[in-house]
Amino acid sequence: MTISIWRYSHLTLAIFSSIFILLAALTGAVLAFEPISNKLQPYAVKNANTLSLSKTIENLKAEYDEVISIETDKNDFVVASVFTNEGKSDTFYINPFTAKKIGDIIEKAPVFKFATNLHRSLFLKSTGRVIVGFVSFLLFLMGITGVLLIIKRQGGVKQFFSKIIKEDFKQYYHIIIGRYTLIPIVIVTFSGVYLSLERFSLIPSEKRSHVLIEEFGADIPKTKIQDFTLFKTLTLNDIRRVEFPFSDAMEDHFVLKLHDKELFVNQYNGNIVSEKKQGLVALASSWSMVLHTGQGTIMWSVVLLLTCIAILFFMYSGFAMTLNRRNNSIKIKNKFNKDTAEYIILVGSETGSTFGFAKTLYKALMAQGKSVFVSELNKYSSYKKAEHLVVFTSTYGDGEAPANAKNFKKLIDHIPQQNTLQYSVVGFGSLAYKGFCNYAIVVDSLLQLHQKFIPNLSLHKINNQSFNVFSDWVASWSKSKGLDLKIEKHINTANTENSKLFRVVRRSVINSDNSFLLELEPTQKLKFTSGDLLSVYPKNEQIERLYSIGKVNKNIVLSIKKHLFGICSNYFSELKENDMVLANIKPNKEFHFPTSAKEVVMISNGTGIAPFLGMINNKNPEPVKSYLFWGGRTKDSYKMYSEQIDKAFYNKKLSGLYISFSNEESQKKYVQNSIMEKSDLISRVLTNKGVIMICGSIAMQNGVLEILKNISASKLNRPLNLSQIKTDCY
Ligand SMILES: Cc1cc2nc3c(=O)[nH]c(=O)nc-3n(C[C@H](O)[C@H](O)[C@H](O)COP(=O)(O)O)c2cc1C
Repeated sequence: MTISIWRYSHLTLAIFSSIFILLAALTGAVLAFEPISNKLQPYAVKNANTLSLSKTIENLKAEYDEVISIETDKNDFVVASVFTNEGKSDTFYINPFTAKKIGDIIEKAPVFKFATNLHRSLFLKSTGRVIVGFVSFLLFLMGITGVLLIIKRQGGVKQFFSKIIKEDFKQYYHIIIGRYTLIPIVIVTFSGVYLSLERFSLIPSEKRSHVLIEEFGADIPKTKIQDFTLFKTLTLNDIRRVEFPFSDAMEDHFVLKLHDKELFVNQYNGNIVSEKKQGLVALASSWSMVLHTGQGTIMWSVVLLLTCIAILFFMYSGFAMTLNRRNNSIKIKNKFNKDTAEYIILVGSETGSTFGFAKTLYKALMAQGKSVFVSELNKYSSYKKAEHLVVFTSTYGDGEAPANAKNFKKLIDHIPQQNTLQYSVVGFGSLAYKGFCNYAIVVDSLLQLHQKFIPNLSLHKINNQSFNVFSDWVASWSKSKGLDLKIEKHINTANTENSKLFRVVRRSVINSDNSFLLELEPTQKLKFTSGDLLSVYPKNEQIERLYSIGKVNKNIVLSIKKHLFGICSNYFSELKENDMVLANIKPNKEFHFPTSAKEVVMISNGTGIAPFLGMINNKNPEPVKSYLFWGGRTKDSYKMYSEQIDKAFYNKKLSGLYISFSNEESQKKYVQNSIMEKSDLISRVLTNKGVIMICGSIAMQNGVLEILKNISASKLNRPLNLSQIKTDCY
C-alpha cells in the first residue's frame, strides 16, 4: 500500500472529526485536572489501606449509632455512611483509625460539571453521546493510520524511532510527539469508545450470578462482627465497598464488593454465603473508566492532560502541513500540455517542497517565452514535442522514492518515447540520511539506460533545500541551454519588517582573493552565537542572502567574497566604518559549537572560516580540544584571519591548525589533502565521539565527506557516523 493511502485516510478522518475532536480535547484537558485536584485533597490517611476491616468496623461501631456502608474510593479516601448518635444520617470521609469525620464528600465543581457534559454528550443528550463515541472511534483510527504513516515515511518498523531531521517545525514535532503519545491516544480513544458502547448497552452483558457456598442455617449463635475471621483477614486495600445488613433477619447479609468479586456474608457467623466473580466485561468497564478519566492517579491524569494538548497540537500542525503541501504542489497551472510543451519538468515529492523549486524554474522559463509542462514522476508519459526533460526529486524512507514517484521505474520501461530528450536530474535530500539523494541517483541511472534520453548536466544534489545551491544549478543549466534565466526565490521571501540595525565597526581591505572581513555591532541587545546566520536583503531585492556568523567580542564577524555581479557582496564591500546595515539574525542550532563533545574538528575553505573565527575564541563550558583545518588559495588569503587564530592559540583555545594553499608555488594542496595527512587525528576524534564541523563550498564538503568516509571505513572498520558531522555549506 502506498503512503498516500494512509495520508488521505488520516486527513479525511481528521477533517471530518476536527470540530468534535477540538471540543473533546479541550474539555478533556480541563477534566484531567479533576482527578488531580481530588487526589490532592487531604483525606488520604497514611497506612489506612493496611487496617483490617474488623478493626475499622469496631472503631465505627464505637463512634456511631449505626453503620450503613464503608467504601474506599478511587482516591483511596475512606467514606462512611452512618447514623450519628443524634440520629442523623450522614456520609463523609473518615480516618479509619479513629472513625472520626475528616471532611465532607467532595462536590463536583461547576467547571468540571460543564466540561463533563460537553465532553460526554455536547449537551445533546443521546445524540451527542453517539457523535462523541463515533468521533472517539475516528480518533482511534487516526492514531493507527498515523503510526502506519510514520512507519512508511521512516522506511520500516525498525526505523520508527530513528533520527528525524528537523527541517520543518510542524512536521518534526508532529512525528516526534506522535511517537510518544500514540499509545495514550489509542488507550484514551479505545476506552472512550468502550464507555459509549456500554452506555448504549451494546456490550454483551455477562450472566454471572451468585454461587451458593453455605446455606443460611437457623438458630446460629451470634459471633461479634469484629471477630469474623474473614473481616480480620481483609484490609481496606481489598475492599471497594461494604454494605451492612438492613435488618437482623437471617436472610439479610453483609455485601462485600472486592476488586475481583462480590461476597454475601452471614451477619451472624461471618461465613461466606455466596460469591459472584467479576467477569471480563465488568473488569473492562472499570479499567475503561480509570484509563479514560484518570480517576485516582495523578500520574495518569497528567498523561491524559498531555495527550489532550498533543491532540490539539496535531490538529494545528497536521492542517498546517496539509496547507503547505497544497500551496506548494497545486498551484502550477500548466498553460501547455504534455504534447505541446518543449520543456518537461517532472517532480518527485513527498511533502511538496520540491514543487516549490519546480515552480520557480517553470516561471523563469515561461518568462522567457518557453513552453513548459510540469507534472509528477508517477504521471510520466510520452511527450510529442518535448526536447528537454528536467527531473527534480526528493528521497524518502531509507533512500526510497517519494510518494508520487514510486511508479516511475515501471512507467519508463513501458511507455515508448518518440523524441530524443536532453535530461538533467536534480536531487533534493539531506546529508543527515544514509542514502543522500538516493532516489535521484536511481532516476538518473534509469534515464542513462534509456535510449531516448541524453544527459545534459550531471546529477546535481541539493542538501536541505539550499536555495543558493539550486540557483547555481539553474545558472549552469540555463547556460547549457543558451538561456538567461532569472529565478525568484519561492521560500523566505523578503521579511524586512523585523530587521535590526547593525553598525559597521570595521571592514578589512579586500585581499587578492577578493575577500574581506566585516565586523558589525548590533545596535540593540540580541541573542546569537557563532554558526547562526545573518540574513540580508539587498536594496530592491526579494532574495535573501545568508552569511555564517562568527561571534567575536559580542560583535558579528562575516567573511565575504566579493563577486563581480554579486549585489550583496558589492554592497558590503563598499561599507565604511559607522555605516548602518539592516539585517536579521537567524538561529542555526544545527551548526552551533557542540556542548558535550571533548574534541571538535573544524574544516573550512575560503570564507567558510567565519563561524570558526568566533568558535575558536568562545568561552566553552567544558575543556574541549579544537582543531582547525582551512584551505585557501595563497598565503595572502590567510593574512586577514591570522589575528583571530593567533589569539586562539595564545589563549590555548586551539590545539591544532592545518592550513593548505592551493595556489602557492611552494605548496599546492587542498584542505582534503591535509585531512588525509591527519587521518589518525580524524579517526581518534570519531572514536572519541567527537564532532566534525564543515563550513564552506559544497564541492569542498563533498570532497571532505568522501575522505571522512574512507578514513572511517579503513581505520575504524565502520561507516561514517553522520550524526558526528555538522555542515553549513553553500
Ligand atoms: C522521514 C524522512 C526521510 C528522509 N529520507 C531521506 C533519505 O533517505 N535521503 C535523503 O537524501 N533525504 C532524505 N530525506 C530528506 C528529504 O528528501 C528532503 O527534505 C527533501 O527536500 C524533501 O522534499 P519534499 O518535501 O518535496 O518531499 C528524508 C526526509 C524525511 C522527513
